[in-house]
Amino acid sequence: MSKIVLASGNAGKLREFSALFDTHFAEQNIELIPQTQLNVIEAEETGLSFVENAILKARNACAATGLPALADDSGLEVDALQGAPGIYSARYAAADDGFGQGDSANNAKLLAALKDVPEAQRTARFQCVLVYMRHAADPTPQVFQGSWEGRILTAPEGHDGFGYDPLFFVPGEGCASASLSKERKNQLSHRGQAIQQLLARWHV
Ligand SMILES: O=c1nc[nH]c2c1ncn2[C@H]1C[C@H](O)[C@@H](COP(=O)(O)OP(=O)(O)OP(=O)(O)O)O1
Ligand SMILES: [Mg+2]
Repeated sequence: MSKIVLASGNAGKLREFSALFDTHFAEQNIELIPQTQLNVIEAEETGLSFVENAILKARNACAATGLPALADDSGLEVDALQGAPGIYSARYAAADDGFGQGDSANNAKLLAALKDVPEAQRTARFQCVLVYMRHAADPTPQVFQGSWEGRILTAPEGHDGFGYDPLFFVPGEGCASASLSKERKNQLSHRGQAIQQLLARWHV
């Protein structure tokens, strides 16, 4: 059994990864272990792009465990906010702006920022960059990307998913991404696209 560490502390991402990886990896005798189970201390996300941050996270997990690592850096780009919160999506709301921290604070801050923006101008997309590194000094990280177009709702909807899913309206489905099953979300989403590319092309 070979082991790969998943360099993420986000339980919502883990659920989506497991849904696509478990069968595929079982066939290849690969086990994907969340970094939290291996007591990896989270990397500081000091990069200025998704790919830089994904490399920092993967490298950090490789260095801490001696295992190959897979990292996901993702976020929401809102056109009316010139691409914000972007790479800062997880840290959008903060204690000092009165919203607090975490997913519901981020959602509240986003709704407030878009308060006067009409529906046609509420276009947005999720971005996901996945990076696979064989070891901490791997000079050729493998990179896979996906993006998913939608619109920001004016109130939260749905109870599945994580992060900004309750505010992300998926036009083709007529509902928020928080109303999709994880299987359906994986068929469409930025992360699902990147994972499917990885499964088709990567070399361990
Ligand atoms: O499918 C998604 N549905 C809803 N929201 C999402 C999604 N994908 C990313 N997002 C949001 C969540 C978080 O605000 C940010 C990711 O930040 P990001 O740093 O990559 O992840 P994280 O800090 O939660 O966990 P970790 O860095 O340990 O992987 O974008
Ligand atoms: Mg993060």
